[in-house]
Amino acid sequence: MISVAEALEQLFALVSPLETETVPLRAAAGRLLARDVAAARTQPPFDASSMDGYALRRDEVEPDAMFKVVGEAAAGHAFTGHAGPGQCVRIFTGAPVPDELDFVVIQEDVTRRGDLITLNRDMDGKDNIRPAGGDFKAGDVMGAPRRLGPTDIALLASMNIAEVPVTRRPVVAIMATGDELVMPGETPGPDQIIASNSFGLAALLEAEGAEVRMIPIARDTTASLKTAFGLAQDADLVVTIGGASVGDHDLVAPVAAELGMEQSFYKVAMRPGKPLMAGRLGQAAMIGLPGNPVSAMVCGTIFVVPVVRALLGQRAAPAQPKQATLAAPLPPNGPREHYMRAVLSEDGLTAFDRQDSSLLSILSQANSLLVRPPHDGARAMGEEVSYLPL
Ligand SMILES: Nc1nc2c(c(=O)[nH]1)N[C@H]1C(S)=C(S)[C@@H](COP(=O)(O)OP(=O)(O)OC[C@H]3O[C@@H](n4cnc5c(N)ncnc54)[C@H](O)[C@@H]3O)O[C@H]1N2
Ligand code: MOO
Repeated sequence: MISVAEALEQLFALVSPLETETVPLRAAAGRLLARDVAAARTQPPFDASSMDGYALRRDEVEPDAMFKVVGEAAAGHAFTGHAGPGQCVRIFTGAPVPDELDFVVIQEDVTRRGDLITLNRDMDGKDNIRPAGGDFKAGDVMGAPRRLGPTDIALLASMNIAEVPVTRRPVVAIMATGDELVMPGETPGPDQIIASNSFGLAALLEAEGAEVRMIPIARDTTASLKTAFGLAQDADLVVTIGGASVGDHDLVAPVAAELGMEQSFYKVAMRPGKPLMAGRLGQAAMIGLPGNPVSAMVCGTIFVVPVVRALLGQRAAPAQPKQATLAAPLPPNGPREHYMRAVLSEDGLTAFDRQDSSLLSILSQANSLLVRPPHDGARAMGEEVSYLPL
């Protein structure tokens, strides 16, 4: 059995970042920026008024000063005339400030009669001008790799980047295995259960930017498993669920081996998730997850998510644990790294008493995985421990 850290290292060795494709800006949200992109323009492209008011000369600003209004500048409509001494231009938010003027007084601070304005006595000294390039300049760079969120999309739009270079989405084939499984919505036989893992994993990986392909449930026969592997053939990553243990019907490893899988490892010193396997299957990386629902989701979080990130060109790195204090004591840990379902509240971290790897209801109530090193001693309330937010 290898450690979680060794298993992750071996997994990262199986994958490298996928190629770059160009997508329209509207399709770029959630994607991984693959190359640095440079702003195609300067923003704002001109000195712009940040307020509705009057543009004039700063050196003419004094209490009770009067100015004649000689024209107007609105957003999208620059003032093209000439404003001399003692003159001002009616200006609106977003309009270019005329070249010869350098101050905008807000309209609340003036009294207007006809074409004449008089400055009030207690106006503040702010010029209310956004300088050209104050946001960004042409050539300024958004650095890759970067997961593009809504705010990045707004910035790219503002930079006039209509097409965005992103890493191709990794195609992940998810293959549930087992004679006992039926799909949600179907009527299970008396000895059957509903396939849940593939749905949880698909949601987990799609949230990371993967394109998930659900392979029909493979039965516990060599022929059915071969058919399912065939359907998964052109994926970047094949994730099998179940059939990974040592029982007579656990056929995933032997069938994968028959299909040429070069195994990197089998079994990791962790709980849940011990019978994890990984290797290379043709062009694809393969991860064989244990079938127990919590094991599958925990291994999905600890191993599959970082692999998907590595395929997307993000830094190949394990999830970074955080620290919190215990709100309840813990018994000593065994020889495997233990990922315990826990709740983090303002009192600290509390692990659930029941940690069996079949209990999805407890996983769903948990908001954290409390991470315990192998052979960790008993822990008292108030001690610091590591956890991963869920
Ligand atoms: N003699 C031993 N038995 C077992 C060992 C062992 O070391 N020696 N390890 C146990 C551990 S730990 C785990 S984890 C499981 C892993 O078993 P498999 O990967 O072979 O998984 P299955 O036997 O196919 O299923 C286990 C359990 O999970 C249910 N399951 C499977 N797939 C799904 C799915 N897609 N959705 C929902 N539930 C699923 C399945 O019905 C079983 O109840 O082995 C232990 N045994
Ligand atoms: O890997 Mo098993 O997950 O400990 O139940």
